[in-house]
Amino acid sequence: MEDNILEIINLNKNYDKFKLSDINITLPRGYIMGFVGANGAGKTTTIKLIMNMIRRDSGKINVMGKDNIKYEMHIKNKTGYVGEQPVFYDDLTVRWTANFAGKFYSDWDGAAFNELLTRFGVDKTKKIKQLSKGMRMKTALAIALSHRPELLILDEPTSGLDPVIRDELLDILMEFIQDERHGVFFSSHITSDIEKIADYVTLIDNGKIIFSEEKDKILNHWKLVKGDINKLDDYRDDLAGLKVSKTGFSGIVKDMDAFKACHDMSLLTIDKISLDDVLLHLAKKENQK
Ligand SMILES: Nc1ncnc2c1ncn2[C@@H]1O[C@H](COP(=O)(O)OP(=O)(O)OP(=O)(O)O)[C@@H](O)[C@H]1O
Repeated sequence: MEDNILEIINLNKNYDKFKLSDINITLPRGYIMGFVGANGAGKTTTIKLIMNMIRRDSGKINVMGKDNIKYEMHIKNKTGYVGEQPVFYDDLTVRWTANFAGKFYSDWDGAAFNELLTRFGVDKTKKIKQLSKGMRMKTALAIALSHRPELLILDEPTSGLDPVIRDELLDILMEFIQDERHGVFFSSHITSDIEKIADYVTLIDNGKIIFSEEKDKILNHWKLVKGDINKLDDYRDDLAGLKVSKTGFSGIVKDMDAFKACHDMSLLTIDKISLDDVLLHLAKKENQK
């Protein structure tokens, strides 16, 4: 079995006013990747390309080691996908929806679906329109999980949900990943969700990948340094990300040993970094070029 459950290689897609440029992402089996970026950064476009819902201009996407266009049916059978707004028929029941969805998958497990619904507290006799947003998301996730996928691709699965339901969904993803052959790729704006469950974090900004790294490497090795604005020019070139105010600046240092070797540290303070710090500083640095 191939090691990488998802591999995106030099992927490009052009719209009139937006360009997804040279996207490269690798997710090994057994891990969860959080995909972050501002509104309009290109997350949904990337996910739709993986699911072959839109055509790429160039590049390659391998899912479970296979080309996502050539092996589309095989891949869809083994991938649980939940889009930004799960598409359901409002007037039909949860049970009908699941029966309908089940017809598309060779490995559909009706008993597993019923179990998941019970666990999630979703009443399958209810019509879709009678479900809250959280219940709809749970239904979509139950359907996605009930055809025994190896990979879950989720577009903002926790957005707009209350903290309790968000936490439940995150637990389900953690359980899913206990099987080392599985993988999860999910987009999100909620950095605390990513800090909680992701093994890898990929940041996209304006159609380009800014970084794709192990989360622990970022949180344990990258640092936030702060100093006086008058001294910024001494450090600017060696900061991976930057935020300035009238009096001071803060910046990201990826390799502190190398940074210390060529800078006077007595004028700086060094802090631990959070994922929010990383996102804010990297977006700022792009804006200030
Ligand atoms: N079919 C389309 N035709 C033209 N432009 C499009 C099309 N679909 C998306 N875009 C543009 O591509 C850009 C990226 O959109 P995308 O939905 O991928 O962003 P996103 O990162 O998912 O944002 P959000 O967090 O708001 O969901 C946007 O500028 C959007 O307007």
